[in-house]
Amino acid sequence: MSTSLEELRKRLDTIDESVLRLLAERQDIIRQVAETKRKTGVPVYVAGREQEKTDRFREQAAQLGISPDWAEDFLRMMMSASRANQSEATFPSATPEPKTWLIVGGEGGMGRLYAELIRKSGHQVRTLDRNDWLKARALTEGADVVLVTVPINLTGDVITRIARFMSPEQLLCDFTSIKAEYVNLMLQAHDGPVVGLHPMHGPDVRQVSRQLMVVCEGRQPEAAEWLIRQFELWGMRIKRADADMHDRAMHLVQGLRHFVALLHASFMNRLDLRPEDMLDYSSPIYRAELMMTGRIFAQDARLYADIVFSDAERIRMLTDFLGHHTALAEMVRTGDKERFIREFETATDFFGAFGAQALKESGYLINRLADRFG
Ligand SMILES: O=C(O)C(=O)C[C@]1(C(=O)O)C=C[C@@H](O)C=C1
Repeated sequence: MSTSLEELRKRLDTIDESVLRLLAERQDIIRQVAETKRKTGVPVYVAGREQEKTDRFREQAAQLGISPDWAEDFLRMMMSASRANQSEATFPSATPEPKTWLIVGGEGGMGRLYAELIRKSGHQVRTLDRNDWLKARALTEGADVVLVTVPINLTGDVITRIARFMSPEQLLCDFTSIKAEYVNLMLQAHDGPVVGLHPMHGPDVRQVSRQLMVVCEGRQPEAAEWLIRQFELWGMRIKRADADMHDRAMHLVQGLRHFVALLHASFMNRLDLRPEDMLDYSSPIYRAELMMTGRIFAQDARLYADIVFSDAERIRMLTDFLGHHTALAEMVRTGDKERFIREFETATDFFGAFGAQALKESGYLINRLADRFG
């Protein structure tokens, strides 16, 4: 007689519980790993080790008749969880003696997030927020590094104000998403070492490991090396970038993306097609797109306005985009299908091999979305 479904389900429950117990055992070992890393100064994220493990796991999975892609997802989730665990307690310090950081904008989301990371690495943190300017001189005195992380429309003023209290041995840096203009301003306002930083994530991340920190050289780069090492110890990936190139890319990443999200949402409103209704008819890829648009409207309008209007070059590019849009709209209005095909093929050539990569990565994204919320 064949085994009943009930019996099979019981066996599955037993296996799943064993998996959970093994995961708990893994988590215990990760706590010891974190402690060892803290003593020996090894970063939370070790790219080489993760790659090596992934390659081996995929091979082992294939030998056992398990899909290597699925096995890789599972392993990556475990490693992400262990990096999150390692980010809960303390971090190694990049310097033998603690450093004193002054975070200007310490009550904002990014200020709070980084203050916690800095404290967990054994350094001292002072914060200055909008009501503390009377104490600014005292707070700046003796700080090793001053980090400006305030909304972009205030960054220029704040840099000028705080730099007045700084002496030439102190390091000045900022987190603003426009780099060339503010690195130049910091160089003018301060005689000592300067570095422009842009963490490429928001304040809502669970951990900064594997997140990208863009670093734009200002003055005396050797004075900022310990700081960059500290980011690496938190597990961050570092991208040393030219400020102009960073800004040009950012006009698309921030300016254009936020603007297109507004176009999309306000057009839906005009058509009276609400997101809830659209979800009933969404393909997985449209659902992903609607989520990317929708997440922006769960946040502060003024913050986005400041980002979109933060820079004259960005505004010029958005205006050019609208001109480009009109030219392509004309092609649709006149029914010029041949031109559409030519434009499409030109874009295909321009994207080159990235097209295949995008298909694979977006496929991954929508499958995970469907698994979880689908
Ligand atoms: O091997 C380490 O260094 C670990 O911290 C463990 C581990 C893992 O979970 O296997 C986690 C994070 C690292 O990026 C690599 C691997």
